[in-house]
Amino acid sequence: MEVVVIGAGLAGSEAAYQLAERGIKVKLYEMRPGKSTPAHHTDKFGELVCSNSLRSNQIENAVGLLKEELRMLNSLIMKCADANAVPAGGALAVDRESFSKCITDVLTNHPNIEVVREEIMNINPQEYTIIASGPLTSDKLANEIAKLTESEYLYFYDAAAPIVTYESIDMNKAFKASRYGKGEDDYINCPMNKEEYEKFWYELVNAERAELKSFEKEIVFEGCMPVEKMAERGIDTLLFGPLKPVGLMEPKSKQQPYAVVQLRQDNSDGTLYNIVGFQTHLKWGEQKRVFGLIPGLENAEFVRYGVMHRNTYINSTQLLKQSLQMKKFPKLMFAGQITGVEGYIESTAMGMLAGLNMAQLVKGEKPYLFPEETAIGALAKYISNETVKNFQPMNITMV
Ligand SMILES: Cc1cc2nc3c(=O)[nH]c(=O)nc-3n(C[C@H](O)[C@H](O)[C@H](O)COP(=O)(O)OP(=O)(O)OC[C@H]3O[C@@H](n4cnc5c(N)ncnc54)[C@H](O)[C@@H]3O)c2cc1C
Repeated sequence: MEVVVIGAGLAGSEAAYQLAERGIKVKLYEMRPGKSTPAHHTDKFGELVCSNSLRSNQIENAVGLLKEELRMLNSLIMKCADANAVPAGGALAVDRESFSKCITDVLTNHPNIEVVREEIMNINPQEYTIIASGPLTSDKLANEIAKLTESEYLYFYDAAAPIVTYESIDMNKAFKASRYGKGEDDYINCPMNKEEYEKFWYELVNAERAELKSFEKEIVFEGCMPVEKMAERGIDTLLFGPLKPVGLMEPKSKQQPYAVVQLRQDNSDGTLYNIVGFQTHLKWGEQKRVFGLIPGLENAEFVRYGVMHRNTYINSTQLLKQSLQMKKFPKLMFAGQITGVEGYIESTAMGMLAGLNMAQLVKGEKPYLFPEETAIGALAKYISNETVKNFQPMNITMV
């Protein structure tokens, strides 16, 4: 019996290794280097596309615990990470090149693994298959997944609004309140008069934007449309969107401002705030300049700028069982970020789970259900939690 694993990223590599170590033959398909993604640069397996940190290594928090559980489960990714660690305080950071080389060497030399450098475009749901093609799944495979999942359950974009430090916000100009006084005064509100708004709008629509990668030129979800693109629709559009002032009263004047930019707390300490609805394609320098026109944010310190990138993922709560099997096609599993988790270590954990459970399936045994008390079990439960109604296209990251 053979298992097809699509994608030799973090999840696919882990899944292939777990299967192979259990004596199961694996055909591991990786499209690089013949075809690459917009974020990968090498032909290596388990390439880290951005940071070289796998985040905290402390067992007291979720990502640290997840790492320790993965070690206990004989994770290849963790073995290569630990063997290639670089000093990073409480975090586990790696030398990205030797880390990926370690994964590539182990898998290409494994007697139970056949590596095929080819793009997969079609899936046979009757074959044992793990789809671990990641957030940058190739277009053709994404179309195939859309068919298998009845496309409404496939999401494409991820956007993040800029984050600024609380101490850099001028609270003499901004005020705390919630719209219509609902709940606590959870938001920081930056009020604008007509003149300030119009100047801001003009600078926003004329600001320099980052060059679009080809995949970013596709249709953008209404829900995560860049703020500058929304502004292009007309001078008043933002007043009915992220800058709507209704339900907010400026404490000094006791008047409703002409426009309001809201900031929402971004960390539990309350030291960081994100600008609500401000996902953007503007160049970073332009974000500082244009968003600095917002009263209260003139001297804002940006700890993260807004970004948008493609992120293909499925609606797991509707489609998957806790074992990561598709409900409709039980021989088909999804693993990695495509299941809706986000982050290197979360993706690896979903590769581990798929590998372990596929091995059980092939052997005709029951899949593992990790208890919710484990980090891996909690993640699996959350992903497949059918009680989560009205699934929002949002990724899950462990904190
Ligand atoms: C731009 C960007 C930056 C990120 N930065 C961070 C970060 O700093 N820290 C963090 O924790 N997480 C980060 N993430 C998230 C992180 O990339 C993912 O969590 C993780 O790499 C996903 O692992 P994966 O195995 O699911 O996918 P990947 O690691 O992307 O692996 C998928 C593999 O499938 C291959 N593939 C795709 N389509 C096909 C096909 N049709 N046929 C064959 N092979 C195919 C790809 O070439 C790739 O090798 C980032 C994501 C992106 C997109």
